[in-house]
Amino acid sequence: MSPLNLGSGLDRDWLKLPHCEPGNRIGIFGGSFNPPHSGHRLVAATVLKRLGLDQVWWLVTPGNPLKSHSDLAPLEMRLHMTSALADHPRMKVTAFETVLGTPYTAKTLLALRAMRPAVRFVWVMGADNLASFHKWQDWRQIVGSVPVAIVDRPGASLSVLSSPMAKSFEKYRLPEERAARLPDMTAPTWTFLHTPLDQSSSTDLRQRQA
Ligand SMILES: Nc1ncnc2c1ncn2[C@@H]1O[C@H](COP(=O)(O)OP(=O)(O)OP(=O)(O)O)[C@@H](O)[C@H]1O
Ligand SMILES: O=C(O)c1ccc[n+]([C@@H]2O[C@H](COP(=O)([O-])O)[C@@H](O)[C@H]2O)c1
Repeated sequence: MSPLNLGSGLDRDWLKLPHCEPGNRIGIFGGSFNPPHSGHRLVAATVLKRLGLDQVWWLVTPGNPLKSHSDLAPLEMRLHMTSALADHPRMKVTAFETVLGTPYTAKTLLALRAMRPAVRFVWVMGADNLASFHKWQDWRQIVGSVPVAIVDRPGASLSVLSSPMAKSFEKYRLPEERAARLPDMTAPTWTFLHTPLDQSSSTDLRQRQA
């Protein structure tokens, strides 16, 4: 992947960090969004409300380093579709990882914290990613850098008990009843949010479109 392969039609706003104020509590919701769907919207709405966030940033990845990119829609197309779904005053869509030149979350969070040291960032992901989180680059560093919020997903509920991340960081788990405190806490800390489950998946949608 060429890190600066920005595409000629990319809206400049997507390449910037969204506006935020010192002290803001911001959820970083990374994803392929290929295409985005109601499950993503559920995750974003859940963390916005239950963590008491000021904003959720939908971080559209240039390409998940652990997934094949053979059926990955162009970044610009994913940004347009994601923006349509994330149509909410406190949800922003960004592709700034493309400008950073990395698809790796550990590097992204390091850069974000350096750029906005007075902002309280929280990493947000679905439970399927908790199950495979130990395969991510520098995954322990991620947990050590910002609080992590995990939203339940069909087929992945047991990851909260069985995943290497959950086991390694068991003593740092915050009960979900206290999730509103998560953004103000010092990492490592994480919580698992049970929600009504949404069966949607981008793979299913792509298969139906094919
Ligand atoms: N239905 C869902 N419920 C809860 N979390 C979800 C759901 N779908 C996706 N997520 C989470 O949203 C983030 C972005 O997911 P992604 O864009 O990979 O969608 P996906 O449906 O998992 O895609 P694919 O089927 O292509 O792997 C991930 O953290 C993922 O765990
Ligand atoms: O940093 C890594 O090694 C890493 C490995 C897998 C996934 N991620 C990130 O996790 C987020 C969710 O990815 P996805 O494909 O499940 O939507 C997205 O921001 C990816 O860049 C990051």
